[in-house]
Amino acid sequence: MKLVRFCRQITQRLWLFVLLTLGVSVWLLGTNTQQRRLLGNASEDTCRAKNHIMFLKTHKTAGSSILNILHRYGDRNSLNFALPYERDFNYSSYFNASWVKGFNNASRAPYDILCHHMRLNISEVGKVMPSDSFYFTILRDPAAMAESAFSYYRTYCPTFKEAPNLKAFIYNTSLYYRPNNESHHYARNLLWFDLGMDPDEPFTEEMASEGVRAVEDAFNLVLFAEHFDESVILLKEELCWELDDILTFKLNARETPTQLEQEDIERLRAWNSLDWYLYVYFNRTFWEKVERFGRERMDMELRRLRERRQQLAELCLEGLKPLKADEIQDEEIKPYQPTDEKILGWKVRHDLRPSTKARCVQMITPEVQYKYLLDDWQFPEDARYRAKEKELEAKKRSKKIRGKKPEAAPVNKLAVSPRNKPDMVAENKPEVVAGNKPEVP
Ligand SMILES: Nc1ncnc2c1ncn2[C@@H]1O[C@H](COP(=O)(O)OS(=O)(=O)O)[C@@H](OP(=O)(O)O)[C@H]1O
Repeated sequence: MKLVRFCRQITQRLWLFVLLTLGVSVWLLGTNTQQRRLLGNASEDTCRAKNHIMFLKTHKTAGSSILNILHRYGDRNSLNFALPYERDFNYSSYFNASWVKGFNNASRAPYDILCHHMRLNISEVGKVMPSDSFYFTILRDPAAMAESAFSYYRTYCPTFKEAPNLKAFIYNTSLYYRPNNESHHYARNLLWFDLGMDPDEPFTEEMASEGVRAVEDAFNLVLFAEHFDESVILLKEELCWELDDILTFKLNARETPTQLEQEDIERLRAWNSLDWYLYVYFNRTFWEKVERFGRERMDMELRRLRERRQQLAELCLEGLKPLKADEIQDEEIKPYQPTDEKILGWKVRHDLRPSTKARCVQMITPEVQYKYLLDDWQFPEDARYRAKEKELEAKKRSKKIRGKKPEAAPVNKLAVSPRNKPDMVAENKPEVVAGNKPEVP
């Protein structure tokens, strides 16, 4: 009997010990996860966010939406952008390191992000960016690109200008295209050109696959405009970023794209055969990457991304559809308008709290305006100079309309202070500490 009682006591104590151990482990695990969550990396146990990034912004490929992601991320994390003096790096000349603002300043901080339009010259890029940088770019079906480029660059590109319309160009490309014409690169193998290669070289399988190898060597990841959501999910995975980092609304879309017929598509792909070769190759490797990522996981991530985008759209935007250019008067958020095309844009709701508004305005600020804001913060001297110039221009304008009552500050305007970053950046800092979770009412 004594032995039985003794055994029972031992078993009870053992159970108590096991339960206690389990309880403590669960509590410790919970605390740990919570702490990691507060630091914003609950799901990223094994990776560190990458902050050295080179994005080759190809033309008419959804690059402006990607740029918005990079601008916001760099802005929120106070990263140093390698900026051009103007809007781009003297495109369409080959990129040169000395065209980056501050490059020759020996005491400058290292650059973190290089992302504005350039024609790639990989060795010059290597002089600017840290050796551990992540390189990526984006492609689009050359037929869709050509349709977009035709209307967007019509005024600047004689090849397009001379053609009475897109159909005429498609059915008689060699009549209008002259390789030595100014801006001819917009009209043929534009991807190939942006990637630093010769768009007029006659197509051979060997040469095309050499080009593919060069791109593969240079870039860690190649995205696709047609698969934008899958692309940014792969990007998030590679960069070890958070969902909100890669969320964006569609930027720089045209009001009236032309619907292409199948025959037009085939012809444009054949005309841009080098780009099409690139597209087909990297499209295959892209889906292989998706397979490795996991289809189910991708579907789950897509759902999360779309839900969150919808949530942010409802929170931020005045209307869930992009607005026509004429509906946006505020120059700070109006997308650049080429001569022959209208570009859609967005407005934020006017009933938002300041910190929410700041965050929302970030998401709709077009590339050009955001680039100049970043420039102002990194180079306050230039900002003061630009502010004076603006003031002078405004004075000139006001002379013409003297007597008119000044308008109230537009709700979408970003206030730029010459010494500090604008409010929208300062207001976002606590959100970064809390793991980049924007406030949702
Ligand atoms: N998220 C997303 N998904 C799919 N497509 C998108 C996205 N964002 C922008 N776009 C389309 O990309 C075209 C503009 O490309 P870019 O911004 O690279 O143009 S530019 O070279 O900077 O002018 C432009 O195409 P077109 O409207 O055919 O011209 C945009 O509609």
